[in-house]
Amino acid sequence: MSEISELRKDIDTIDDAILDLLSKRMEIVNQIGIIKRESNSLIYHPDREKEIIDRLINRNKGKLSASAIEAIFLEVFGVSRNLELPELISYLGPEGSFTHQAAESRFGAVADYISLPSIKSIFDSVETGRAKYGIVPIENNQEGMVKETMDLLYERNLFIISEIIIPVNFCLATKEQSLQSINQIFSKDIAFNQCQGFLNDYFGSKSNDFFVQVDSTSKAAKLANDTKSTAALCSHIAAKIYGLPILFDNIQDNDSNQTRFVILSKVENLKKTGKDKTSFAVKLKDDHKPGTLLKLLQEFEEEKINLLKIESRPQKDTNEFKFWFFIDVEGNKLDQNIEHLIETKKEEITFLGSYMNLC
Ligand SMILES: C=C(O[C@@H]1C=C(C(=O)O)C=C[C@H]1O)C(=O)O
Repeated sequence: MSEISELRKDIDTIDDAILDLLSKRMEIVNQIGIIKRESNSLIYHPDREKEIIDRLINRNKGKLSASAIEAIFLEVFGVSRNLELPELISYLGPEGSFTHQAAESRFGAVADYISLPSIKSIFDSVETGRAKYGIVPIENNQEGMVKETMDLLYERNLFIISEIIIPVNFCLATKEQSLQSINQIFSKDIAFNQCQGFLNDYFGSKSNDFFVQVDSTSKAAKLANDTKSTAALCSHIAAKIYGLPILFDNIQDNDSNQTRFVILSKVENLKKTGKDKTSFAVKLKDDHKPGTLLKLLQEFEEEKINLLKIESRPQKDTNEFKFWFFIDVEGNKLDQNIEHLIETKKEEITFLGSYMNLC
């Protein structure tokens, strides 16, 4: 028998052991699922999943990288959750969008997903119970906060239970073998803007009709797949979905471009992790008096609550020019000082969620 066949026999034995252990794991997951269903409690526990991944990465002495461990176990968790109770996850589409990439990076490839066309439709799907969780973008570190998400968090009754941060990386994907055979590039306006340097270097001499604007980078990938002699500036996941080979990767001008997404749920999911963040919507009561905001912020100081973010948004339910504030602070609602602040200021402060701070 050749050396490879010998080695493959070893792999088969290991795979058998992995499968047996995974089956044992699923037996236990199944028992946890029964308890959760009986007590009507949440299936998804991002804090617990993060704890397992961190522990395994610390324990690891072998050849697997931290990201490989994370990817493998996120799929295991996805399968586990499906066994406990299949739950639908809605994300801002279309398929292949960065929100889809964020969703898969957290819930794995096996989860049940539904792609919806607007941020509002994601809020609707979770509110009506059609989806258990919804994933929407909330902030880009170059462009700032996503206003529609902030406004809907203020208007609706949903909680943020977790955040996901992913780098915004674009690639040039095409079925063509060389740049010379590309006659058109499809993409979305922001992708064209964020890859200016690359486009100038490689396609600086092309006329405007060489660059074709479409609604989304995944539509661009689909078009590039369907049309000869074209390419798409798109996300990795869009290229993957449409089976388009990546000719150039990471072609965005700014490598620190990251987008933050939040997972929305109808019920809050409180668990202290030691590195938490709490989001509030604040509508000041005595906003006609000077110093009202200052007084509120002094309360934060007195409670020793560290402010991470404050952004104002217009109050849309009035014809006056009034504002409410989106505030992130360090800590968890289970912390005494935050709980106390929410309780004493309940007429002004709406709790939007406590979750692990990944920023
Ligand atoms: C099994 C559980 O349910 C889910 C699946 C997990 C897993 O596969 O380890 C971990 C956390 C939960 O998202 C659990 O809560 O422990």
